[in-house]
Amino acid sequence: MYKRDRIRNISIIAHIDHGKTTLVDRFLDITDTVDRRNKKDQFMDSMDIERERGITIKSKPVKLNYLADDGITYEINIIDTPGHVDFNYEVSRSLAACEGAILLVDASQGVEAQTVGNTYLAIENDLELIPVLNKIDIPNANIEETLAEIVDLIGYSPEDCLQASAKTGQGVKEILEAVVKRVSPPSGMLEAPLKALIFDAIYDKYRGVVIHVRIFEGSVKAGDRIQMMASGEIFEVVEVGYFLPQMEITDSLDAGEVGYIIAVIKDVSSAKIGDTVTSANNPTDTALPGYKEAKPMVYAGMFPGMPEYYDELRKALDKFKLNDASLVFEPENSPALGFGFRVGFLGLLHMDVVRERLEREFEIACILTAPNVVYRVTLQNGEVAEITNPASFPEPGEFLRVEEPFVDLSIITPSEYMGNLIGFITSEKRGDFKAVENAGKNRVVLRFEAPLSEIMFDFFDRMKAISRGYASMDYEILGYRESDLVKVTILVNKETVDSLSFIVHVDKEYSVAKKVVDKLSELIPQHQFQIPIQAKSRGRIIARSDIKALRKDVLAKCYGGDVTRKMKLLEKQKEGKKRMREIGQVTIPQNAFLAILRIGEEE
Ligand SMILES: Nc1nc2c(ncn2[C@@H]2O[C@H](COP(=O)(O)OP(=O)(O)OP(=O)(O)O)[C@@H](O)[C@H]2O)c(=O)[nH]1
Repeated sequence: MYKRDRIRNISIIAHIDHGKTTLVDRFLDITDTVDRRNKKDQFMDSMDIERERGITIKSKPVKLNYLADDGITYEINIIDTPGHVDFNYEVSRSLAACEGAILLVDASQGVEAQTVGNTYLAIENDLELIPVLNKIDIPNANIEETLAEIVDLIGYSPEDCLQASAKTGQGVKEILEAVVKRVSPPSGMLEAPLKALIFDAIYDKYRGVVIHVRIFEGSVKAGDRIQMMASGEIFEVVEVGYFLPQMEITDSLDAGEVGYIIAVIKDVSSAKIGDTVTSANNPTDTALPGYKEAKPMVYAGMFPGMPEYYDELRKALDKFKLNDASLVFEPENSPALGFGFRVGFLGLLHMDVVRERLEREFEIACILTAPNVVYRVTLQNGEVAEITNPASFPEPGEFLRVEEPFVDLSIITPSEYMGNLIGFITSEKRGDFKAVENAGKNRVVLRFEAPLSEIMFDFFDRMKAISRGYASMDYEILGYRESDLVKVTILVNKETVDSLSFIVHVDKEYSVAKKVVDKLSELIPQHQFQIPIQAKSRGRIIARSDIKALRKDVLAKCYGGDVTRKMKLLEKQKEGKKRMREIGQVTIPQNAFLAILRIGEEE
């Protein structure tokens, strides 16, 4: 048997918490892949933040050597896919590196919207699907219903679905057997020029960028000169190897295999996900299909709490970018917040992760302004401008039309919540209801077209509340469409705070402006004087809320108390200051800058 015929490249499609990490751990046990002494609790989850939130954004691939029932040892490569819609492009590239995918569904939860989205991506990539019902050890697992949902989704018969418990190990070996039998080995000629797909790239402090590749044709070894087809950049290969899951050097990576290439690349932006690596001396004519430049979907301002931290913030963002090609930033000067950066993210989860890591790893506390989508404005002279900052949104009369990104939104929900969900999305979220389809017993898929901005902010929690936690969502970008949008500016104590301005649809101008000024008046602490908070749009004040004056000294509380307590309080205030901002005479705390994100909280 050729080496290539013993290879299987797969990924695991699963909704958050359906048990992907646990299943891979069982695979590692069965194949004795990880030395148990070195084994952490769960191998696949790597970053602290991910561990705390219980979500895996991305993990290293892993190569298993599995001795199958037919007596042959197979090389099974498992490529992880991020489980969040912010990273859909990366999911599609990881799937493109595989011939098969395990579709893992928690039998106590059923099929969720994200699973459906990723299953369609797998089908588009011609992957062989192996449906697996997980957590069958749970007493209230709905095996029959979940089976029916899977049958509805992919049209397989129930007999094709495996049943397992990643926790107890029941049925896990059968999954590996199915992978070997049902998934085809990779094709692709070893003698052809090198053609490898980059499905991930991470930055290593000591070794530079480590590219994760799937070799489609040809081979690559140390000493080869490789070329990135999108950028044209050329590098010399220093090392190639496999993920066991720790990196293990090898002589060459051949057609069909998954592994890594190290080539003294200083910046991940030289090794873009989805790009094709070829040989510089003997290049292939055609790149692998599907490469796209990852484009940030949301932008927010990031400002150091105090001007002296500006350089630190810039250095931290620079370092961050080494490992995250999808992060973009440029300097921004705000009249209210001073010097900072306008930062582009793939989505809100991406934004949260970046902010948290800046705080933890770089100990930088910064002020983050409310995120916004990218607007496309056609000016009077016909010029088209992309607006990433509400502060630079033109005044009415200065532009001909404005467009915003729209998405195809799908929601899976028990049918009893259908009416309320449709009502919420069409009346409050500017959504257009398009279709409803059955998804198993008593469950439906609802399809809408809606503006991205509406589903990005104040959407998920409302959807969950309306459906008592049962609905799940997924979306795909449709493109830009014209909308009637206006800019609302906020004045605090009669001064315009540019970083609080936001863009809103004219129909919601008054209601949102009112909610924002009310929210701000709760979030901004009382001062010694009264503070008016006003919202202004199209030249008029459209909403106002006042913060009453206060007369109290923080230290008064500590009068007579011991000195250390007083010191601690002062110390704490100093810390807090880093994330506060003096605007004129008013101190505005960090959370006020995100007020627009929270206007739905009390409903
Ligand atoms: N009872 C039971 N619990 C399971 C089973 N498989 C996983 N779990 C539990 O389900 C929870 C989520 O499992 P993970 O493996 O972390 O899920 P995941 O899909 O990797 O989650 P993300 O990393 O967020 O994508 C954990 O508490 C597991 O212990 C199973 O077969 N039976």
